[in-house]
Amino acid sequence: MTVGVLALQGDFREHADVLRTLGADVIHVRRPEELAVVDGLVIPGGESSVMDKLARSFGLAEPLRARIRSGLPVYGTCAGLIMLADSVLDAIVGQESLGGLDVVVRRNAFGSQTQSFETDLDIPALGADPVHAVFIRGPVVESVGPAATALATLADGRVVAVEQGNLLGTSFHPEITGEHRFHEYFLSKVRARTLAA
Ligand SMILES: NC(=O)CC[C@H](N)C(=O)O
Repeated sequence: MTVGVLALQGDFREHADVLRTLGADVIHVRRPEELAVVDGLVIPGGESSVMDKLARSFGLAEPLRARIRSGLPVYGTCAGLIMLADSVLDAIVGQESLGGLDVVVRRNAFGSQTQSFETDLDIPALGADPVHAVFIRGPVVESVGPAATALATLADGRVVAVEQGNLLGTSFHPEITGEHRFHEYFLSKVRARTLAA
């Protein structure tokens, strides 16, 4: 079982560290040949418009779409969630997502005054202990379509974590807080799919 971290831009090293701590074999994915051998993929935080441009110029965008469609387990944090969203509001001109998650996200939804904040979230799917969530110019999920499920909401009801089959997305960054439950949950999807194959 090999897990990839999309390593075009952003905090891919932090994700690779968490995944290795949890016992996974991790490779950095920058080329279609690398994507072809992974059993799961993490798309890190960073800057979604840059990641989009690099994915297209590295010839990765279409292979990524194809593998997402074929059921590859993928976990996206922040910019990674934006990449996985079917629809993106406040994108830059020409910015494309990969899609897969039946959601509409809004980039930089928390505004310039409060670009970063931390809060504790109740996420019953991950157990009773709250998840400490760090938001860094994060997106918000403005609407969740019928194929997707909200996993976590802020106190004001805004959705910040979603799941759809093998796809998982969070507006925040578990990879920098020592929170491993999202990565464990993602790895359990990878394991289940690998065993079923
Ligand atoms: N921390 C992040 O990943 C920020 C996301 C960034 N604002 C974007 O639009 O892609």
